[in-house]
Amino acid sequence: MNALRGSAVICSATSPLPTSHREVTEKSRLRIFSGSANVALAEEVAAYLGLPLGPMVRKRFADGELYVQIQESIRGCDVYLIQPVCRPVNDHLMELLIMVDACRRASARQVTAVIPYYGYARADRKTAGRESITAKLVANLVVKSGADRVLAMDLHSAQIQGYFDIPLDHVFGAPVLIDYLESKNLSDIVVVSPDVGGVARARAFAKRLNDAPLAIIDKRRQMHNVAEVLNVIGDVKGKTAVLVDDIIDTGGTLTEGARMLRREGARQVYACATHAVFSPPAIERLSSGLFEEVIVTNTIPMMDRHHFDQLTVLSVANVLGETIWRIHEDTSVSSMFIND
Ligand SMILES: Nc1ncnc2c1ncn2[C@@H]1O[C@H](COP(=O)(O)O)[C@@H](O)[C@H]1O
Ligand SMILES: O=P(O)(O)OC[C@H]1O[C@H](OP(=O)(O)OP(=O)(O)O)[C@H](O)[C@@H]1O
Ligand SMILES: [Mg+2]
Ligand SMILES: [Mg+2]
Repeated sequence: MNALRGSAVICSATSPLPTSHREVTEKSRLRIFSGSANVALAEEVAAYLGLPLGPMVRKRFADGELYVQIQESIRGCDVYLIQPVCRPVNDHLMELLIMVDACRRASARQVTAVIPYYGYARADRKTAGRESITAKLVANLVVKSGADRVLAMDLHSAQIQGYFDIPLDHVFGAPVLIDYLESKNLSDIVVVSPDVGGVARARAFAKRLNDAPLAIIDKRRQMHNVAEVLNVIGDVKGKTAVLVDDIIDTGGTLTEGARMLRREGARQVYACATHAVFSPPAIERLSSGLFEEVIVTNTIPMMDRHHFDQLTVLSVANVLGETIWRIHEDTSVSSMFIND
């Protein structure tokens, strides 16, 4: 494992495929293409599989519309399109839909939308009258564009899987985060869910982290993007608290949570999350000294200005690469996460 602190990249949960597998891969017409959202991650995934990224032209017309052309024959191929729906969210979503449509029309045998970060996931239900369930709308768009399957990582809520009437494989960043935490040999850990939606995730995390105890924060939102922490359920006094979340957006949930954990006597606070959205003022909040370390993955590309001393970025490329291989080979994906 080689994770860099205060910098980008990385660590692996599984080892590269043996050469014999790579040879089979080439024969069986597995193709990987990247959208523009996270080319570095797609390159790592392709390297894990021992394949180059497929050639593709993507440009913008004078009027702002997008143009995509796959630049090799993919007739009869199993095509994987890697595109997290991160900022600029609408552009990246549209680009994904256009890529899927292009592959479908180029007679690919199977098109899989690999969506490491699923944008609009937090609009997963109506929380007030006359709202859209945009996470469902996005699923409709992906299906309608012609995707045969979806590979997603750490969806904000489990029900999003059911928004797709095509097969969806749901994988997790937790093994990568846990491998890294274990290498630190932390003692007296309590795993903390920062809100009610994170409880199942944190419980699974705690189980894999030597059956660590669990605490839960009671978070409310009176307004969009404003997190208010009311209470901690569970004992955190004198312990190393590990907050586990899916998304860090403005950082309000984790910083308010960490403040409460400190007030309740936690000795130190670590934060772990899969998706580093990092909207302002996340960086100021996360680097303010509340956290011993903030550990995220590279589902979303990290901008240089987003680095700070306590930040560690781990790679999920091997998890995605291994999952793609298993989907392609029709072998079990769930067995990769058997302890969750
Ligand atoms: N992208 C979003 N950023 C911030 N808040 C969002 C986003 N999409 C939907 N929301 C709102 O978040 C809450 C979710 O309710 P919870 O009970 O906290 O899960 C809701 O008000 C959405 O409109
Ligand atoms: O960094 P922030 O701007 O605070 O946003 C990130 C938080 O928002 C989401 O939770 P949500 O409010 O949807 O609650 P839930 O997990 O209970 O659904 C997400 O799961 C994070 O906890
Ligand atoms: Mg939510
Ligand atoms: Mg949450």
